[in-house]
Amino acid sequence: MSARVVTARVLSIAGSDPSGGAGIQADLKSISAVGGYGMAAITALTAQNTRGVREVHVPPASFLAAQLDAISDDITIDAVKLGMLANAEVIRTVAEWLARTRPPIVVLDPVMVATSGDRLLDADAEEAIRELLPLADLVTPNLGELAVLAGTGDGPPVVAATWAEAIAQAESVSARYGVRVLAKGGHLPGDAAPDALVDAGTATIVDFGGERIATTATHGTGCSLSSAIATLAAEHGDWPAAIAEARRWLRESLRHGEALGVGGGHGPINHFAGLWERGGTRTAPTQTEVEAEWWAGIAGVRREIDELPFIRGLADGSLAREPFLGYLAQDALYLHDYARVLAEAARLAPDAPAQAFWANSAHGSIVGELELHESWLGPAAGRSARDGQGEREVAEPDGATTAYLDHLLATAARGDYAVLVAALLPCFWIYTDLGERLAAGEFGAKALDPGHPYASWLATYADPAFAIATREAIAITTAAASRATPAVRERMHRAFVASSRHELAFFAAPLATVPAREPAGERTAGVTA
Ligand SMILES: Nc1ncnc2c1ncn2[C@@H]1O[C@H](COP(=O)(O)OP(=O)(O)OP(=O)(O)O)[C@@H](O)[C@H]1O
Ligand SMILES: Cc1ncc(CO)c(N)n1
Repeated sequence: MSARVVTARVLSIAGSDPSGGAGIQADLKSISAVGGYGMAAITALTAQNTRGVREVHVPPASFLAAQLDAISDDITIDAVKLGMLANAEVIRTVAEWLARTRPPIVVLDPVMVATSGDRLLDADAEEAIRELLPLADLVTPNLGELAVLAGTGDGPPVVAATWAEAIAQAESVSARYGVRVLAKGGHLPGDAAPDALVDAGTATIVDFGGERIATTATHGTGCSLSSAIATLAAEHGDWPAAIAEARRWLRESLRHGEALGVGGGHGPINHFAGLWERGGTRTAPTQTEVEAEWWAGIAGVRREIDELPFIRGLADGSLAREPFLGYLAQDALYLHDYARVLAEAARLAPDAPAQAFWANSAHGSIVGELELHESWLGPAAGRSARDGQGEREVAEPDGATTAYLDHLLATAARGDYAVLVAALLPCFWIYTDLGERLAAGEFGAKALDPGHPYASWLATYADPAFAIATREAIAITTAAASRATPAVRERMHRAFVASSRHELAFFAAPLATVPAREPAGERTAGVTA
């Protein structure tokens, strides 16, 4: 088998089933469902539904030849699946094209009769199909088709009554035509639905067992299976592996067929059931879209922060020293645990760059905590925060700090990396945004005055290095959100909004008239001016 490809370009040469369950419609769905790029050259049009075939129209074979040449003149074909070929002239046209273009993989589903029992191949063309066998790598007959191929032409075909008889017929077809045969047991009586890959060339038989699935939705199973095998063979480069994977997918799709509620006869399988269940059916937002939506989603919270007397007082320098230092004491307590939550994000990070980013941020947070103690909160408080030996009482976390940290610690404990980074993001993003707008004079010119009482504090949040870290945190989080399932993305968003609200409460706490937990005087205990 030839080189493996990532997305196999697979051509189905088959008939159309307007009801969508068999023929090229099933082929295109199957190829797509297992990860290939599907193409289809139509041999015949049928007027059929789940109950039966009403009419067949076969366009001139020359037009099929034109379709095939149009494709092969332009496109590299990794695999071909042959389905309904209608008549001997169509078979000859396809055989001539195959002999000329030599696609690397050819899977022949020798369609003769529909699930409903209607003929899809002229009786006199059954012999012509034999000409195609040596041009195929794999032929996938059901029991009736296997009997025709195993027959010698004298006397009617004898359909295998047991699985052992089917295998014997497959061996004789494989030996006679030099082709691998996948004998299919879909039409066997009983509880089993086995298939077997028979290769007389290597004298091997690979059995694929399986319980029969109780369902009426079996229209197009043969079309679907052969298309999936052609696609997966191009990707795997291995027949047994391709067949095993195709059957797993087919059986999953069979289980979900009836739920589609298509038609009153033998309904189709649900080709995408597994895909929809595992991946959802909605498009994923891009990182840019996530960023814009999440930022717009907290516009109200950000506006409230902007309006807080604490922020206004901070900007124009009118904020009293006591609530400012109270705020810093809470911030130091916050950074202490925030560093641990950042370290947890580093532990859970899926790759080295993200791991390094969060570990670095954890380090930055510890440094920030120590700096607060050393520059604003005084050496005594700093010492006591580190070793518990200080002469003064260290501040206790107030209600807002406790609530915010509880949210972050609980999110970290749940262990979902994507949700955790979403919870961590507002601390970066809201601060950077505020710092930049303060430094730009959006809250008044006083914030730019070197004589501002809290100038050095304001400078830390306008630091370009902090802005770069924030960009990175946004990039990591929005990439995770864009990749996540809708349910996880929703959880991420909730965690992000919750943290943003905690940011608001945290900024509001220092000037709150009714403190969340302790009297105002005690909130700043241990803080030295
Ligand atoms: N009820 C079932 N449960 C499990 N597997 C099934 C069932 N019916 C068919 N299959 C599987 O579906 C595939 C197609 O088998 P089948 O023998 O029905 O081919 P077919 O007659 O060519 O199909 P089609 O219905 O398209 O004409 C095989 O892998 C077979 O094992
Ligand atoms: C077009 C077409 N091809 C194949 C089958 C076999 O199921 C069918 N019913 N219709």
